Amino acid sequence: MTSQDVVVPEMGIGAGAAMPGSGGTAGLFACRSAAAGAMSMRQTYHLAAARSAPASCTWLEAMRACSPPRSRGGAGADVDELSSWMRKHPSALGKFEQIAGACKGKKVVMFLDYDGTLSPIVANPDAAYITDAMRAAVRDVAKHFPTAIVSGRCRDKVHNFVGLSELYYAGSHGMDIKGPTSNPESVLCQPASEFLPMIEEVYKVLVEKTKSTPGAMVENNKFCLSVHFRCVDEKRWNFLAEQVKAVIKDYPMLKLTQGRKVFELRPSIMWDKGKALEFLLESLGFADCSDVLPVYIGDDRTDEDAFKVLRKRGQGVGILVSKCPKETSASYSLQDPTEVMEFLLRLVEWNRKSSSSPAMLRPRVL
Ligand SMILES: O=P(O)(O)OC[C@H]1O[C@H](O[C@H]2O[C@H](CO)[C@@H](O)[C@H](O)[C@H]2O)[C@H](O)[C@@H](O)[C@@H]1O
Repeated sequence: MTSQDVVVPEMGIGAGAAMPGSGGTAGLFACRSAAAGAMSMRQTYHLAAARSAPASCTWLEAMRACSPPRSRGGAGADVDELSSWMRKHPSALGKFEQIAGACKGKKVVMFLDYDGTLSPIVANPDAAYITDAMRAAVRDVAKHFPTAIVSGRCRDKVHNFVGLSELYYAGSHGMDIKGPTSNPESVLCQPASEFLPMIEEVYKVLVEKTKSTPGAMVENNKFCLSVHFRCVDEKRWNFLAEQVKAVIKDYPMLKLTQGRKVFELRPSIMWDKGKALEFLLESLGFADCSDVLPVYIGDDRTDEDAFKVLRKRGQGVGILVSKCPKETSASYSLQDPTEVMEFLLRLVEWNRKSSSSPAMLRPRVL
């Protein structure tokens, strides 16, 4: 599996690269404390059932596991688990020189997830703002490398949040792709357009069904829907899950997955963030290019599809944003959006300095 074009930690890919949904043993893991640095053991997080679409008896467990608690004392936390995970998925900041070395002479293409990667997770999805500093960092990155935002959100919404017209945007988990607005001829890909009427219908049904659950919120992401339960009392989670499952039963063309305290309903087509990454590379003229290096940064289970594509291509750098050990196909890790910003700024700075490198090529706008 390892190839010279895949940037892997010195330790190699290792057993931690198991795919979500592949089963595995539940474990109690230590988490990194943002305040105290990479190897501090302050929090614990049960990984039990934090996989893809669970069997009905594990729905509740999966809902509990889908987003780690913010802070929990963990004096007895399993330090070995965290150390072992960190060896397999080391900090992209700690291993920056290694990553920069791999970028040297390559055409870097940057792919960035939005929620939990560029903006911190907050209770209200409509208030998940990006900071001005992060926006400036992304703007800088896009001056050096073609840059795409790949999000579960509706494309227009994530574009409004990020506010940069020079980027590529892949909304609805990659099912709605558009290039920089400066170019009216720019790429456009909407492989699920025939599902629009169905999504609209299901949106209305879900709003009606969930209105009796305080805190539940249905978000229309155009080609997919999100049912948020972050603000729902845990005692009502099972009921909400049953309601969502009852709705989706009538729509076999849709599939149900789970993100961070959110149910995600989307068309059952062979399209995901990984396909979006491949589509964008092809649109940029890098389909069979041996000297392209896609860098993908994301925090959620849907980002795993993109990490897997990088591994399959034997090309690229996958970086998972997480404070806790998680099953992932990413090679490196960063703790939170603050570290993501630091990484982006360092990459820009490195590219400025190595001005003679082909990585300096200006983004090709389609
Ligand atoms: O692919 P992403 O850009 O990561 O989008 C995935 C989902 O992100 C949003 O929900 C998450 O972030 C919210 C704001 O921080 C948070 O309140 C929620 O609990 C998280 O699940 C977005 O609202 C969803 O529609 C996306 O599917």
